[in-house]
Amino acid sequence: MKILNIDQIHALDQYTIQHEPIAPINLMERAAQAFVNWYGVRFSSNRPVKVFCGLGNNGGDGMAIARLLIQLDYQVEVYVVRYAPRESDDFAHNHRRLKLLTAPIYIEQPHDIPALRHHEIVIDAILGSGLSRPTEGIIKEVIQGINRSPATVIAVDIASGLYADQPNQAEDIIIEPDYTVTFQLPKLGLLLPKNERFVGEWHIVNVQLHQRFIDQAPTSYYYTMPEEARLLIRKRNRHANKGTFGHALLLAGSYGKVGAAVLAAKACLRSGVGLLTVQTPLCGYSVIQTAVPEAMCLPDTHPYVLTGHTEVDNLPPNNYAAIGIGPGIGKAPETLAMLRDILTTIRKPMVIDADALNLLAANRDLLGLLPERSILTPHPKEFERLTQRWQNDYDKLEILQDFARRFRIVVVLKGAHTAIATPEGDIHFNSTGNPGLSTGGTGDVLTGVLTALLAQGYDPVEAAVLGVFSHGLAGDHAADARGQIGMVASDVIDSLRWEN
Ligand SMILES: NC(=O)C1=CN([C@@H]2O[C@H](COP(=O)(O)OP(=O)(O)OC[C@H]3O[C@@H](n4cnc5c(N)ncnc54)[C@H](O)[C@@H]3O)[C@@H](O)[C@H]2O)[C@@H](O)CC1
Ligand SMILES: Nc1ncnc2c1ncn2[C@@H]1O[C@H](COP(=O)(O)OP(=O)(O)O)[C@@H](O)[C@H]1O
Ligand SMILES: [K+]
Repeated sequence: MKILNIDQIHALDQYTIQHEPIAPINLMERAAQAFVNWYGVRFSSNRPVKVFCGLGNNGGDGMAIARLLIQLDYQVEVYVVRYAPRESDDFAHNHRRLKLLTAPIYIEQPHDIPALRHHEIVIDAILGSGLSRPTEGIIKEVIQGINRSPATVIAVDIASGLYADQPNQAEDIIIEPDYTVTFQLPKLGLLLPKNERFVGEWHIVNVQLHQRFIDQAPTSYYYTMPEEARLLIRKRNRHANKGTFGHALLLAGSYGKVGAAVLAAKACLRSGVGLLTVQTPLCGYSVIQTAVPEAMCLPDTHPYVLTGHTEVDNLPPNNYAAIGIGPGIGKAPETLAMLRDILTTIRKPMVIDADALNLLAANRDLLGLLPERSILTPHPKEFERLTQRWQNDYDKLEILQDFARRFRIVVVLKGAHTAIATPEGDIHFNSTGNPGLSTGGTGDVLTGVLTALLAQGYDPVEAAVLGVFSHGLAGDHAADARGQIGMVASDVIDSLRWEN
């Protein structure tokens, strides 16, 4: 699904109005109805509702939502934050309609702000995507009052005071909602880690804005929806054999970190690879052979770290369908030499993770050797080592795009909404996963998953989008079974499923 910027979203509204065609006031009604449908299945009518409206179209939505809720017998009080003399036409229209049902209360001074109680619901319709400057004056006072209250807060479209597609300043006063119900398309601002407090749990509701405009709108940002990810999964032919699904090589483990190799190997096998060889230091040999009997093991001559040397007959590295390197390998000089060797030899996309990334960061000349369209999977700290410090999340996205473009690679920047940057400069945000994944070894699992997909011949961008989605989904299933606190990386492997 595309993520559009605010200018495009306003143009999309206008396009829908002209080409559906639909009167603006009816489009607002549709948005309000979509919000109320979402609300109705979650909150019972015995929880009093206080709707806070601004004077623009977000406030207009609030007025229409209040009217629809009153008609459904919810107990609703409506507050209008009178911060300016001007009102939008559609606000004014809905204001008139609402006054036929109830008398709104006007907030002009701080003492007009009502007390809010625990069981009440606040609907924040003060400012939406039209935000053009930091909140101040009475708006700021109202937002602070709402944020201090114990009530449940739901933001309409976006929290008042939060920019949808540009950075806020640290001192900005912004609604801190429990939920955001956004219209039609995700906004970039909803996905960024520093905005977490200003987003809460967020949901998209469909208001049927014009699909033709969305299809044609240029963007670099995408959000992976389940149906899009599922479409990428390839069906197996009836006469397939294990050769069809590729032979992968995982280079993983070092003394004390062979578990990382085990996790990556198991995840690789659970993601459909045809054959798997794990190259690990000698100390890992029996571990791999015992813990992952489905994999072959290529013991390195070195007892503790990977050097790339082995006394066992093996395939030349270029003959593997895909190579994944990094989990638990450490940063020994011999391992660096091996990495340099591999990068000079291999000419097909690889998966590069963990200490392999730290070795790249400390030896930047290696970046130029990366096979085109390789997948790098840094967490934010590893990414910072590879690049530079960023000022804010928007700056980080730019650095990410530049880095992926410059080295013609796919960069999977891991986190709550993992951002996958392509060599073409696009970014795909993931929609699955939960904080239960913040536990040792889940990154190793991802490396195994991605290596398996490359070995099966998936294009690296598709492999990254699908692999990250499925890994997050497995994390969600693991959390359902074990809870976010109790789940571990092995549960994620056990929960991997590939169904389209
Ligand atoms: N345009 C449409 O057809 C639709 C719009 N919708 C709603 O309309 C919203 C956008 O409406 P608007 O463009 O009217 O924008 P807002 O309702 O966000 O803001 C309106 C006004 O507030 C002013 N303003 C901006 N920042 C301010 C600040 N910090 N302090 C005081 N005033 C400030 C703006 O200059 C503008 O006049 C969306 O978020 C959504 O809720 C929905 O009804 C769906 C359809
Ligand atoms: N709060 C979160 N929400 C969703 N996914 C998360 C969250 N925290 C971590 N993850 C995911 O868990 C994985 C952690 O990887 P990483 O930091 O490399 O861990 P490790 O090195 O311990 O294996 C990544 O895929 C990341 O996206
Ligand atoms: K709002």
